[in-house]
Amino acid sequence: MAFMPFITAGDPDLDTTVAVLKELANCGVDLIEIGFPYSDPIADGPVIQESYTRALNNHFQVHELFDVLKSLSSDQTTTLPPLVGMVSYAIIFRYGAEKFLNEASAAGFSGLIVPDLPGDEALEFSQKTQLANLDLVQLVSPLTPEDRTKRIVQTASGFIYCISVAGTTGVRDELPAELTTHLESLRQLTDLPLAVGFGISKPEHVDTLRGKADGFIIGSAIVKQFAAFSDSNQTRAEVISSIGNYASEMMSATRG
Ligand SMILES: O=P(O)(O)OC[C@@H](O)[C@@H](O)c1c[nH]c2ccccc12
Repeated sequence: MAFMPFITAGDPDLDTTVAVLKELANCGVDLIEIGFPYSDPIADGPVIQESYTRALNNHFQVHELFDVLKSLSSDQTTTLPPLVGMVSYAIIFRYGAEKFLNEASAAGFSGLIVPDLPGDEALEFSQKTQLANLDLVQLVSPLTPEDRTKRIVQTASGFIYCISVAGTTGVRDELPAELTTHLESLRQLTDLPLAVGFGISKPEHVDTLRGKADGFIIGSAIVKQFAAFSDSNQTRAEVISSIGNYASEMMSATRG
């Protein structure tokens, strides 16, 4: 099963983002989701919202992220796993869609997740992402009706992001029992790999997904650690090594 950690770009600054990307790459994670901080987040719980605020307070700029990623991919000492951007359509639109897609691709992104992509724009947008050599990962929640799911999977590529529970991001004790049936019904509709996100933080969660999902995403359980660094409770090096330890633990969980 693939482990896909999520971090927020520029939380609390881009130097930290680069250091964390290197740490996660060294742990051998399968993919990294990079969130673009946004002032009006969609579906983000408090932990992710606060991380967006930290990044925005430090004047996060999209083009600066692209620049640091470009230099990181030409740095011979680190091989990054595939990067997927989690980015609001409003950011893409403001930047200029084609410019954004071309620069994201040149910066090393292999795909994008656009949680607020309007349904009627999805087809045209998926053609643009294809031209820029980017996958368009689509989100499906337990509340998405089947006819909509069928339309969504048609414009999806890379993998399907299966939201485990309706609501917002954030650590939860247990994954819902209905998740299994949800995954089984999605399997009937698509051949794309299924990755589950929302609420996952523990090896036991990964055990419940084994044999049912192809991957899982962890956001809040990682992102909350950046708060300790910003509150000066821990140094940057301490936070990065504790994220590394956590990521290694979750990597072992993928192997059962
Ligand atoms: O934080 P969690 O519960 O581990 O869930 C992952 C999630 O944070 C990440 O994938 C994400 C961040 N922002 C989003 C917006 C929509 C969908 C998903 C996301």
